[in-house]
Amino acid sequence: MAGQMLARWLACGLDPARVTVLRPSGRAVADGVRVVTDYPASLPAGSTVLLGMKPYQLADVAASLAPICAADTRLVSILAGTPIADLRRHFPMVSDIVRAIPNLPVGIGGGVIALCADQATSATAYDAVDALMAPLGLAERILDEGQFNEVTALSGCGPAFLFRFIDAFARAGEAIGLPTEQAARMALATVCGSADMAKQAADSPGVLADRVASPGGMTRQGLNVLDADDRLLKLMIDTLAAARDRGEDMARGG
Ligand SMILES: NC(=O)C1=CN([C@@H]2O[C@H](COP(=O)(O)OP(=O)(O)OC[C@H]3O[C@@H](n4cnc5c(N)ncnc54)[C@H](OP(=O)(O)O)[C@@H]3O)[C@@H](O)[C@H]2O)C=CC1
Ligand SMILES: O=C(O)[C@@H]1CCC=N1
Repeated sequence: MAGQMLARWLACGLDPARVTVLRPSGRAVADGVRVVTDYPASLPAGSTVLLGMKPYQLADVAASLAPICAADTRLVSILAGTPIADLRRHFPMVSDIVRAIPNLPVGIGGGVIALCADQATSATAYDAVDALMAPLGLAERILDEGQFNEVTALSGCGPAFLFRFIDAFARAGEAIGLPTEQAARMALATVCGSADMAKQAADSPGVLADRVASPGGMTRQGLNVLDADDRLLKLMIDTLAAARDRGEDMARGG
């Protein structure tokens, strides 16, 4: 995930010489970006540190990273299900901490990034992190950190749910008789065109759906299947609730 963010920042003009990536594999990241496998003795003044490892690694990483952080270090965490209070416990010397949940399309500038900061973080630092996210897509400040697992379920996990939908849509086309490759191509193009149209339209997607349906026609018959007993809606609620609940387990150390 962090690699996608970095790829977009570099594509938008970030000087690679200003970036250091610490990753255990030491694998190269991009031309001009320094990759290290161990912590430096100190961080440059005013460094922004992006935490991009797995949430369960927080304590291990903090044990090595916290001692080299200073009061002017800015911390951005993309760790799902990891509250700001936990970050503060592991990094007591850092005052500016922003919790962020990006999603994978940030790599092409079409992402969504949910942001949250507590009262200890300065408005200047929060604004700077918000500005840093601008080239990645839509940055949304979440006022109540208690909703962070909900936004993670929606936008952080969302690309997976939509990719699954596109795949199922294509396979359904195949199941009713279309050639596999053609169904995949047409399903993807239909999703892209519909998303673009929804983005530009004055009407909501719910209204647009009804507009496709000619009275007594084919679309209505299909919508009746999706709408029966709120089938699709219930499926989406169950999907987001399961993802949210996992975030809550992770926040409890699960
Ligand atoms: N995937 C997604 O769509 C999203 C993920 N996130 C969050 O992003 C984080 C990473 O997830 P994801 O990118 O999917 O996972 P990956 O496994 O792809 O990436 C994990 C990264 O952490 C690095 N790493 C492993 N151990 C350490 C360590 N001890 N110190 C420093 N770096 C380490 C790995 O380096 P190496 O490659 O060298 O092993 C790797 O680059 C998670 O906290 C997740 O919650 C948040 C929003 C969306
Ligand atoms: O699956 C996960 O836990 C992370 C959070 C959002 C997307 N991937």
